[in-house]
Amino acid sequence: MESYNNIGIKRRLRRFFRKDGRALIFAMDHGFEHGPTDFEETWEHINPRVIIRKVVRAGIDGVMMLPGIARIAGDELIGKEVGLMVKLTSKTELRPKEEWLMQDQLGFVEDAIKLGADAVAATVYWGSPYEGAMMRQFAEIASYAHDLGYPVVQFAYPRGPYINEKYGKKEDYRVVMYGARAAAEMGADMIKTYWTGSRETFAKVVEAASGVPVLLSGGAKTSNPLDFLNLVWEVIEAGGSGAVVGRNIFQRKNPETLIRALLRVIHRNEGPEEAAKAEGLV
Ligand SMILES: O=P(O)(O)OC[C@H]1O[C@](O)(COP(=O)(O)O)[C@@H](O)[C@@H]1O
Repeated sequence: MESYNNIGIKRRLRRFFRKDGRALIFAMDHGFEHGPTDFEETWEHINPRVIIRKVVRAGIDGVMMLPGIARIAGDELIGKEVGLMVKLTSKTELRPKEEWLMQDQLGFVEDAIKLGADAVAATVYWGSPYEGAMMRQFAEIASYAHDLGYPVVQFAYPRGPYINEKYGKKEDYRVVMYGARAAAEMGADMIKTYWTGSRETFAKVVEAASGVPVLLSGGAKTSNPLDFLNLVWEVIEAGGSGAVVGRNIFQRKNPETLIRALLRVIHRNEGPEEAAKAEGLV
């Protein structure tokens, strides 16, 4: 027989992933991680209720936020089939730049549970001089959450001086693959990481994660929404399990059409152009 906590982890993961094993998750930790200026062009979305209502209406599979926003607006998810992921680490861009390579813990697994979370998340900057501290933080969060039947998501983001020196950029597939593998080796149940620039290389990242679902970290808003649909389509074709998307959603005034098109690409295997046409994006 399986242990109680394994069943809990599986049930909760299914609140994000549909039967096809894929998910589109909305990320909204930017007010903390980048600062409120990220919302300046679509300022109405600084109010979490406004943007959460939009993404839920469009059919998003999950939402990721920090504990305080879950407290302010998490009730928007009550009665909806939308997974809630509470992220427990972050950093502000107000701290000295040398310390941007560290994420600190800002909440606890218990807080996430009280908020009704279906999963908890934490970042590890692989290759950072603070890598060890973030590994320890992740291990503590994961061990406790797993004991209680909660899945743990790792934002496996390689970045640091040696990476730049040896590989030139953090998106080099060997580096991204290394981070994804390290996340899998740490017991992550879901991995969020960067695009490596091609389907072939991203497929290697997925393989290195050995069955732990790998989701794209959205990145900066593309001026043409079709470019973003194309990117997510490449991720799916590479065997990726979906995407965790922030700016490409909340920095658009009417993100619902793009979300619906993304859901077509992710869950219905539609090509980007077909999906865009169906939703009136082009
Ligand atoms: O789709 P986006 O806007 O990149 O958001 C995805 C995630 O990446 C982050 O923006 C962090 O990424 P960066 O540090 O590369 O900006 C998070 O704040 C967010 O959860």
